[in-house]
Amino acid sequence: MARIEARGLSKRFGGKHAVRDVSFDVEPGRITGFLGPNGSGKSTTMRLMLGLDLGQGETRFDGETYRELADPVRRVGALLDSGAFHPRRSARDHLRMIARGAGLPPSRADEVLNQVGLGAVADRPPKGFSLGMNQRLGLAAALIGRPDTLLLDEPANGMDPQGMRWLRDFLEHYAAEGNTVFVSSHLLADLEAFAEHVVVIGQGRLLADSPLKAFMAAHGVERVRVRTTEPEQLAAAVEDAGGAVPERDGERLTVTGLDVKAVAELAASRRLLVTELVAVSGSLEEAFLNASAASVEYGTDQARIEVTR
Ligand SMILES: Nc1ncnc2c1ncn2[C@@H]1O[C@H](COP(=O)(O)OP(=O)(O)OP(=O)(O)O)[C@@H](O)[C@H]1O
Repeated sequence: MARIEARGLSKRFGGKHAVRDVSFDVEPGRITGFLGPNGSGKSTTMRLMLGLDLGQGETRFDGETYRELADPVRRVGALLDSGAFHPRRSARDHLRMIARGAGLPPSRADEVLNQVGLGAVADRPPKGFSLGMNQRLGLAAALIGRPDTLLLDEPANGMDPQGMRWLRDFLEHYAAEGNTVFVSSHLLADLEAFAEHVVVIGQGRLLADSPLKAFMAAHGVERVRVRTTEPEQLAAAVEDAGGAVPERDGERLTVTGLDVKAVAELAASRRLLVTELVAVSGSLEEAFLNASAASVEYGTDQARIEVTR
């Protein structure tokens, strides 16, 4: 099963670096999310991986570059731009044309249309499709050669919550069969829901290549939510102990900088009555912002934040 090794990917547009010395691995059997805000270099990186853009660096799929693959359609399925369809050709004919070009039987067109839930609209031209349906058609094209690797650029774009749920289930199932899935999104909450591993990019630089949980633990802010009958006294005690109270709502305080045990001990030592005490982990978005801030703060040499694998 395919393992992707991307090494030293770089690309400039004019004088500006879109992607700078980005290296990471994508392992089979799990969904790897490729995370970064708009304009951070995700699409450019994916195009470099497939040799569609000229730049520096190399990407190997089980040891071979995309151009070296004898039968790329059967090895790597890519969804990079779902908008490129013939205006009048039906979805089925569009896929049959791709199948013919790849030496695959025309029956694959209907198989993949059914696989992505577009069987009922096979005779219609994609011109009238919604963005979410176009994404499904693009995914059908990527799947046509039964590849063991999928590279999907923002496949959830334009999908409604039902479509998102379907995509997540589909990719989870596909990865669980031992396939390799590399999927980008600028919507951090989407990836948080289904990626097991994340490659994180900001301003063209790699910020992390780590399990999602480790990334969150390293860069997320753990908070403690505590309710007490003496909020003023507890807040003062927290601040004395080096913590902070960024939010206050009546008797409920949100504490950062101290863990649950420290807050409990503090309240007990001051004999303050606590009626609720819970640890709340931060969002992926927050972790991303912290990782980006750290990379800017420490400059170029330490832009890559190491997170234990
Ligand atoms: N053809 C191009 N010519 C000039 N600049 C480009 C070109 N393509 C991308 N860029 C620039 O390179 C940077 C990275 O763009 P890229 O599209 O790879 O980001 P992205 O992370 O995929 O963004 P999005 O989430 O919006 O798709 C951006 O600053 C973008 O403006």
